Amino acid sequence: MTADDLTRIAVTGSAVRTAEEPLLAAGRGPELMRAAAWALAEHAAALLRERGPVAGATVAALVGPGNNGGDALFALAFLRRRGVAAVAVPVRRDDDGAPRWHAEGWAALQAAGGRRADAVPPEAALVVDGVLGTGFTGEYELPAAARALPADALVLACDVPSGVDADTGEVRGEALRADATVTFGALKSGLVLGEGAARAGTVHVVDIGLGPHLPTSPAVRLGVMDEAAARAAHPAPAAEAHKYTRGVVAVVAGSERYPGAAVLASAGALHTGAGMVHHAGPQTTRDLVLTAHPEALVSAKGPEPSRADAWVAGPGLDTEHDARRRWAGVLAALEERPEAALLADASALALLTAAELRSLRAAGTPVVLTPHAGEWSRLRERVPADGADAADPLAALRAWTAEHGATVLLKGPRTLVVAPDGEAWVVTGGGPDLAMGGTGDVLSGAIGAVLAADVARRSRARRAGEDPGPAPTARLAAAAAWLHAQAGADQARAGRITTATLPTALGARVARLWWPDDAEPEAVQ
Ligand SMILES: NC(=O)C1=CN([C@@H]2O[C@H](COP(=O)(O)OP(=O)(O)OC[C@H]3O[C@@H](n4cnc5c(N)ncnc54)[C@H](OP(=O)(O)O)[C@@H]3O)[C@@H](O)[C@H]2O)[C@@H](O)CC1
Ligand SMILES: Nc1ncnc2c1ncn2[C@@H]1O[C@H](COP(=O)(O)OP(=O)(O)O)[C@@H](O)[C@H]1O
Repeated sequence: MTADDLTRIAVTGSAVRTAEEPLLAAGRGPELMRAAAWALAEHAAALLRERGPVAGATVAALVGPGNNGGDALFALAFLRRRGVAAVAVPVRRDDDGAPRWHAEGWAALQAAGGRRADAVPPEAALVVDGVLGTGFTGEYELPAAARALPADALVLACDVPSGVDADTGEVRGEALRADATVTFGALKSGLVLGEGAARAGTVHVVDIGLGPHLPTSPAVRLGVMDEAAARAAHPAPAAEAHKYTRGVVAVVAGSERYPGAAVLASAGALHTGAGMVHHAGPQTTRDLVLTAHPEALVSAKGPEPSRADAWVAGPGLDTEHDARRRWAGVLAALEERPEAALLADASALALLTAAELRSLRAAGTPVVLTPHAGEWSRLRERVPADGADAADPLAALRAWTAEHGATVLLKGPRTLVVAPDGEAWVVTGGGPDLAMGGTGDVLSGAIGAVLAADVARRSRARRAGEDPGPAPTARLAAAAAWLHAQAGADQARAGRITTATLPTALGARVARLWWPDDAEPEAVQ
C-alpha cells in the first residue's frame, strides 16, 4: 500500500497483526514500537499545544499488560524528555501487586524521569488510553482509574480505543470516547465501522513501514470513500460528450400512493449529471415529474430498452399488482440489454427473488441493492444466504453478496457497500441531516446516474474493441453515496434542511467534483 492508501483503505486489526509477524520474527518489534510511540507522543504534544505550553503539562497514560501499553509507556518517556510531567497508571497487576506491563517501556519511562501512580492526577491535561489494542479479546471491563478522569482532560487512544474490536468496530463492554486515536501501520477497519468509529474521534494513521506486508485481497480491505475516489468513479464528462454518452437513467418509481418518490429519484439522477432521465409511471407521477423537471422524459413504459443505461426501480412503487407489473417490465427490459445496470431500492427489494438475482447474474447485469437496516433484515429473511446472519455487518454483507451476485449498499449513519467479490467501501461524512423521508429516493437516482455513466463508458469501450472489464459497482455506488452524504452536510451548513432541496445541494457537490476550480457551492440556492 502507498502512504496515501494507508489513510484510504482500512484493514482488519487481525490483518495488521499478520503483517507484523515477519517483522517481529526478524527482531524488528522494538523498532516498530519506538516508531509507534514516537508518533503517539507527537500527536499528544500537538493536542497539548492547542491548549497551552507542552512543557509543564501533565500527561497520564492508562497502561495495559501488552504491547499497546508498551507504546504508551515509551510515548510517555518521549514526552517526559520534552518537559511533560509523565504519569503511568497500571491497570493490571500480578498477584504480588506489581504492575503487569511492558518492562522495557517502564524502564524507559523511569530513566526519563516519569513516575507511576494508582490514579490519573487531577491536573492531567491529556490521558492516553493504552490499555488494549489489537490484542483485545472477550469483554472489556473499564478499569477503575478510567472512571475518574479529570473532567476537561483530552483522551488520546493508542492504536484503538480499548474495548473496541479493531476488526469490526464492535464495543464489547465499556470503552472511553477518545478525542483522537493514533493508529499504527494501517487504518483499522474497527475505527471506521460501527460504534468503534464513534469512540475513536479524529483518527491519525501512522506509517511504520507495514505497507508492503499488508494484505491486498479485497476480502479483508475496506475502502474509505473520499473526494479523489469519488472523482475516479464518476469523472467529469469529456469535452465531446453528448447526452447519450453521459448516460440515460430510467426511473421506475412512484405510485398513486407515493407519488413524490418519482420526483425525488428523478431529481437525484438529474443532479448527479445524467445525460437524460426518463420516468416511467402512472399519469399522476408523470405530471409531477414533468412539472418539477421539464428536461425529463416521461411515459407509461419507460425508454426503449436499448436506450437505457441504468434502471432505477422501486422507490415508492408500493407492492400491489401494478408494482409487480412495473418490476417485471424492468426485468424484461434488462433481458433485452443485459449490460445496462439495475438499481433496486425500497419496494423492489420486497419483490426481488433469488431466481431473478440468478438470472441477472448469469446475464452479467451490474446490480446494486440499496436497503436500509429494516429492508436488509427482511431481504435476508426472504432471500437467505449462508453466513448472512453474522453479527458483524461487513461479514454478513460479504456472505450475502458473494452468494447472490449483487452489490449491496446498506444505508445508515455509516453506509457500507459490498460487491460480490468482497470489495467493500464505507461512506462516512453524512450526518443526521440526512435522516428524513425521501433522502433515500434521491440517493437511488444519484446511484442510477453514476451507474449509467459507467455503463455508457463501458459500451463505448466495447464498441472500440476494448475490454472494459467488469463494472466496479461497489465503488460507483459508494461514490454516489459520498456525494449524497456531503450534499446533506453542505445544505445543512447553508441552513436548508428539507429533502426537497437536497438534489440541488447534490448538484452543487457534483459540480465541485467535476470542476473543482470553478464551482461556487454557496451561490447555489
Ligand atoms: N506487534 C507489533 O509489532 C507492534 C504492535 N504495536 C502495538 O501493540 C498492540 C498489540 O499488542 P499486544 O499484541 O500485546 O496486545 P494488546 O492489545 O496490548 O493486549 C494484549 C494483552 O491484553 C490482555 N487482554 C486481552 N483482552 C483483554 C480483556 N478483554 N481484558 C483484559 N485484558 C485483556 C491480554 O492479557 P491476557 O488476558 O492474555 O493475560 C494480553 O496480554 C497494538 O495495538 C499496538 O498498539 C505497536 O507497538 C506497533 C508494533
Ligand atoms: N444518522 C444518519 N447519519 C447519516 N446519514 C443518515 C442518517 N440516517 C439516515 N441517513 C441516510 O439517509 C438516507 C435515508 O434513506 P432511506 O432510509 O431509504 O429513506 P427514505 O426511504 O425515506 O428515502 C440514506 O442515504 C442514509 O444513509
